[in-house]
Parts: sequence; structure tokens; C-alpha cells
Amino acid sequence: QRSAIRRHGKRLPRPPGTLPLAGNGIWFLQPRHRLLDWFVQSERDVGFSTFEISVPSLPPGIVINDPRNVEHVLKNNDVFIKGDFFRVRSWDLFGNGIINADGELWKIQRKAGLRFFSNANLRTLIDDVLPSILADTEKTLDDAAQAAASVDLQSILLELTTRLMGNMAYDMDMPSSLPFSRSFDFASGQIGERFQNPFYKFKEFVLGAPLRRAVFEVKTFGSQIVSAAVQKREKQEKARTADPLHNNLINALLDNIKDHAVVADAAMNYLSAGRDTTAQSLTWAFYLLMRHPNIRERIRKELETTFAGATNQLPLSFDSAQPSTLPYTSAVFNEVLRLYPPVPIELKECTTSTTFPDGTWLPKGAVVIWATWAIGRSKNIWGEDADNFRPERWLVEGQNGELPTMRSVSAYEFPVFNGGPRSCIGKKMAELLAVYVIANMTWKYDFEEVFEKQPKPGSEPMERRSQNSLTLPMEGGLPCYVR
Ligand code: HEM
Repeated sequence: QRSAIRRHGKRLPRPPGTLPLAGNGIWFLQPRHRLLDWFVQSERDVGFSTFEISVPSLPPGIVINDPRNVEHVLKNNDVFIKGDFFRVRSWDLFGNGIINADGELWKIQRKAGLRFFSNANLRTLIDDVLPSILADTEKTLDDAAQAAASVDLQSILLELTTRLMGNMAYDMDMPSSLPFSRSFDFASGQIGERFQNPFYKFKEFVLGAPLRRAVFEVKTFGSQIVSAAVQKREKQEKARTADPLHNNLINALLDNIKDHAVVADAAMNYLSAGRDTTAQSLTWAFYLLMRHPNIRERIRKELETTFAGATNQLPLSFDSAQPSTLPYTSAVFNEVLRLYPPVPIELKECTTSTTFPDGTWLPKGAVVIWATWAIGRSKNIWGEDADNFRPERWLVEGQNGELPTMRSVSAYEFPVFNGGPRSCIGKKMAELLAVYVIANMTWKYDFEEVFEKQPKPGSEPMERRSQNSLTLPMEGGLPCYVR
């Protein structure tokens, strides 16, 4: 079957260093940040074209880079499904939730989510819920500034997004210090490893107790969320009152799905899709701004001009945290996501044989991988300076003194939120939240990175890297001083 993969009758290229039996497996046994770099290098080595990959733990498969191929996969979600390869590995954590589901089970969860992410709910979230949670974040930062103590900005941002999601989706106070949160992070790292390590079953047979405990903790928490929501609904029905975020997410899920175990999985999937991705993208954003103070100053300039006369409190809102009002800050966020996509690798299985727009033919059961990490760094798409952090690439200069506008880039050239029927439901929420938080915190604070090893004068500090996970947490957090 493996040899059946062809393009115009010929075998596909393989990345340099592919071994006769182990194929490319050696790279999958490395820490994931090395694997991500390998995807970038391989894409450059094969000249951007689709290449074949062989890894002992994977069905036969290809790696795509061309946006036309990405579009083909994302638009045909009946041909390209999550499939058993993905589901078996992530089952413990995601169960029947939307991230794992295909077919009808996926459709009802998607419908419930779309109903929840209305503009009216997003407005309430940004204008009413976010400011009070952000005020607590600011209190933590102010205290750290006063005490001249270093803080881990990644934990602080995770606290912010966890509480926001808890409040918005489940109508509950959910600090990230809850044991479920640590268990979720741990399980996410271990499950991420399952996609790389062909011997994971053996490893977990011997050393899997902490993972089993963590999964149990996460599942128990999911059931508690559902029980609490069911009780609350019953009370509200009696008293005929409603939530300010009318029909919060858990209610939308309960309205659409009868089986409470599936609702619990769905709830945990939404939570993990929403809180980790946004906290991580903000962490990489503040990291890049610390390393590029000129860009931080440009954000401040934009804020000064847009909100002329503003003092400590900027008039940020659902209406003003938009690209039409703050194009440069929005461009910064896109540029962060291009270089540090919170979902850096994706994989789909094909249900039937299929031919891609570039002519690649793939048999049924094969897998397609794309590394959003590598596509974001592709010189074919982004030019020779693809590795550089340059928010201006997202902007088209305005005419006659008008504000710049955002350059339109297709979801397939920039698949950070995916595209097509399974595109990210929380994209708008993530963008609004990020622009709001970046603007607010850049206006009020200076952050200074704390280095484990101070770089020598004249030399660049080491780049920070990501930790093994399904998403993109920063290894070791982001320690910094606050002023
Ligand atoms: C920077 C922030 C975010 C990024 C980069 C991001 C990215 C993505 C990506 C790449 C997918 C597709 C994953 C897959 O193939 O399974 C996805 C799906 C999804 N995202 Fe996001 N996401 C972000 C924030 C959010 C937020 C804030 C929420 C909700 C509160 C959310 C909810 C979802 C859901 C429910 C799905 C599954 C959609 C489906 O399968 O139909 N995401 N997201």
C-alpha cells in the first residue's frame, strides 16, 4: 500500500536522511520542538512540494505544504476524517468530544458551539466578563512590580483564560490552580507523545499510572461541570431566571445532546480548545514583544493615536479591539500566530483514495500531515524573510492618511485556525481577546525577560522553545520582571 502513493505515476520525494527501515521515525522520537524544526527543514529541502513520510508508528502518509492541498483536505471533511489513528491516541482525554468526533456526533456539538458563539455573547464576554477578570490579572502584575519579584507570565495568562472560559462557558469560577488544570497539562503532554512514540503502549503499561490518574482527574472534573449545570438549570427553571451570557455553552450542549457523558467530554474539549491555545498565543506574543521593543513601541504609538487623550485606562471594548480600529496590534497577533501556531501539527486520515490538486494520489487509509508551524515559515508563501517577526507584512498602507487595513490571506495559506467546515469556532473570540489583552498590558506594563543564563554582551539570547504537548506551551514558562 505504501508504494501506491504516487504523483503523476512517480514516487514522491522523501526528505534527506530517510533511512531504509526506520524511515523518518528517528525524528519522531525527538522532543517535539526538534520535530517541528525538521518539518521546516524538510519542506525547504524538497522545494515546498508534497513529500512522502514513513514512520514505524504511522500508516503510510504524506506531508503537504501547498495551500491548494491544504484546502483540498479542509474542504472535504467527509474524505479526510480524524480517524482511528487520532482517536485511539487521544481517546483518554477527548473521548467523544468535538475534537475527536466525526459524523453526526461532531455535527451536534458544532451546532451547539455555533449557537453559543454569537456576536451578542462575544460582546458580553469582552465588554462585561473580561474587564473584571483582567483587573485581577493586573492586581497580580502590580503586586509583582511593587515587590520587584519575577513572575511566570505564562501561568498568569493561563489563569486569565481559564477563568474566562470557566465563566463564559460553564458559569463557574475556575482558577487554573484547580488540580484538574495541572492534570490536564500533564495528560496533554503525555498524549502528544503518543503521536511520536511507537512504543507508547509499552511505556504506559510500565509507567502509565500518573497518566491514568491525571485522566481520571480530568474526567471527574468534566462530570462535575455537567452535574453542576444540570442542577443550576433545574433551579433556574423553577425561578424562571436566565444567565447574563444567555444560554452559556454548557446549556447549549445540554439542549442538544442527551447523553451526559458526551456533554462532559464536549465541555472538556471546548475548555481545552479555548483556554490553552489563547493563553499560549498570548505568551508567545509577550515574549516576542520583549525581544522586539521597537514593535512594542509601535503598538503604543497606535494606542496613543487611536485613543488620543487616554490615561491609564484605555477605552477597549468589543468594538475597539477590532482590526479596523487597531490594525497594527491585530497584525502583531497574526504574526505571532504565524510563527507560533498553538496547534502546530495536524493529521487526518482518508476514508477513500483521493487525488490532490498537485496530482498526488493517496490510497484509502493513508494519513495526511501538515505542520502549520512549517507552513507559517514557508519562504514560498511568506518570502525570504519568513523567519523574521515582521507584523507589517499583514498590513496594506492606507491611502490619504487613512488607517492601514489587514491584508487578506486565505485560511489555507495561514491554516492556524483551520478552514472549511471544521474551522475553529473560537477564532473571533481568540482574536478579540488577544488584541484587547495585548493592547491593555502593553499600555500599562513593561516586561523584562528573566534569563536562566544571562546572554554574553553582544550575543543574542537563546530562543525559547515549546514543550511536548498537543498544543504549544512554552517550556519552563515565561519568567519576567514587571514594571
Ligand atoms: C489562538 C487561539 C486558537 C487557535 C490557534 C485555535 C486553533 C484551532 C484549530 C487549528 C482547530 C482545528 C483542530 C483540529 O483539527 O481538530 C480548532 C478547532 C476548534 N477550536 Fe480553536 N483555536 C483557538 C481558540 C479557540 C477558542 C477560544 C475556542 C473556544 C472557546 C476554540 C474552539 C475550537 C473548537 C470547538 C474546535 C473544533 C471545531 C470542529 O472540529 O468543528 N478555539 N481551533
